[in-house]
Amino acid sequence: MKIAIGNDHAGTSYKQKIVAYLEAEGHNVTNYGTDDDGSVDYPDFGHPVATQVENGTADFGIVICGSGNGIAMSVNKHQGVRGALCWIKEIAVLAREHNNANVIAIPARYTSENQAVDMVKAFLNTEFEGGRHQRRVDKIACS
Ligand SMILES: O=C(CO)[C@H](O)[C@H](O)[C@H](O)COP(=O)(O)O
Repeated sequence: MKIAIGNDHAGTSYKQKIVAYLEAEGHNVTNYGTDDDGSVDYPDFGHPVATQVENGTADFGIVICGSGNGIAMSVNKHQGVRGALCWIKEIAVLAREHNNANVIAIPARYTSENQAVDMVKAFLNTEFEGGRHQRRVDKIACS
């Protein structure tokens, strides 16, 4: 799959671990995140990921900041992007099954690197259930 990933300074090491996992699995990963720990602004790294998902260049996006909230808010400004803040694997699974999320937002300061990789793995390997959930997902869009 084609995957876009972005992070601020809180998520650099998490991004590196996730990218290593994804590349080992054969995914095509494009990195839009910062690559060091110098302080940056999360919207600058979330919007490029969301743009790739919005225009179909990426199948899924992964965004990482300290709490996950700021970068989730940023990606959710984009049409057709459904970014889900996930802190445990079960939430990541539900984000796909029920919400057809196409971006996972990870809170680096409140989960471990291993748990983050597990969430990404679950997210990418879970299908949307459709049915009653499709009706609800259709109602998310405002226009
Ligand atoms: O803004 C955030 C959450 O909404 C992110 O967690 C940022 O990573 C965080 O705000 C960065 O904080 P810092 O004190 O500037 O490192």
